[in-house]
Amino acid sequence: MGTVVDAANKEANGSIAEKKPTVIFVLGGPGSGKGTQCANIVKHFGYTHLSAGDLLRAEIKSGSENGTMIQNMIKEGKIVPSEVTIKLLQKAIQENGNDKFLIDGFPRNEENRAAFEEVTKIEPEFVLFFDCSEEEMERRLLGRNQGREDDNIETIRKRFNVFLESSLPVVQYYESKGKVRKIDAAKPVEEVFEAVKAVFNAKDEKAAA
Ligand SMILES: Nc1ncnc2c1ncn2[C@@H]1O[C@H](COP(=O)(O)OP(=O)(O)O)[C@@H](O)[C@H]1O
Ligand SMILES: Nc1ccn([C@@H]2O[C@H](COP(=O)(O)OP(=O)(O)O)[C@@H](O)[C@H]2O)c(=O)n1
Ligand SMILES: [Mg+2]
Repeated sequence: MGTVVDAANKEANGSIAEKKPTVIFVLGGPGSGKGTQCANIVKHFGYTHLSAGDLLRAEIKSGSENGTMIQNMIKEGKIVPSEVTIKLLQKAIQENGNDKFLIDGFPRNEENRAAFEEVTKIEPEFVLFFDCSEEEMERRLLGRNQGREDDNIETIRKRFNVFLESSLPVVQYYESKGKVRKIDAAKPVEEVFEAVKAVFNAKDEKAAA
């Protein structure tokens, strides 16, 4: 409080704004294990997990005026306009006391990415990317059993196409900036988490150095 550095920070963030939170984007195809691994990271490393898909599904349930539009887009495997998703993410970040977040399943296209950067001015510390074959992801989604309206073979195929056409280019964008930490996600859950832990431990060692 009250140091020159604090004052400079406040100035840079716009008057009374707090220091920006640390954000890690968690990306990967549908069924690659993003949600599963985020739960592990929360337990071990103290992050708050924000799943864009979960926030959108909660918005449908809440009876919001956008609910029907969101529901239709999810059923078709389409990406909801950034404005809607970013508002939900911003609200979740603001309502939470934590200063470090895993943002799971976002940004899913170039529009998501550019709009988030423009609105929040937050750059991800890195992007955790779960790499998995379509065959394995399909098997997992068909066995997920969470009663999701989009876990049927017809919608799954559409989601795979959207992933290849719209989401992978976002991963490539961050790759060109040296920010992608790629994980082989086809292995059993525990083995995938070993690789995830190595990424987070390396980050902490770097910070302590
Ligand atoms: N490494 C893994 N091996 C086998 N099944 C997995 C693995 N990781 C997750 N699963 C299962 O696959 C399904 C999709 O995982 P989930 O974490 O919801 O993926 P995503 O959020 O990327 O869609 C879930 O039923 C989950 O239990
Ligand atoms: N950034 C995002 C994330 C999800 N979604 C929608 O929500 C659906 C489910 O996303 P999800 O992240 O919960 O799905 P999984 O990858 O976890 O299987 C997507 O197929 C999109 O229709 C979106 O529109 N925009
Ligand atoms: Mg998920």
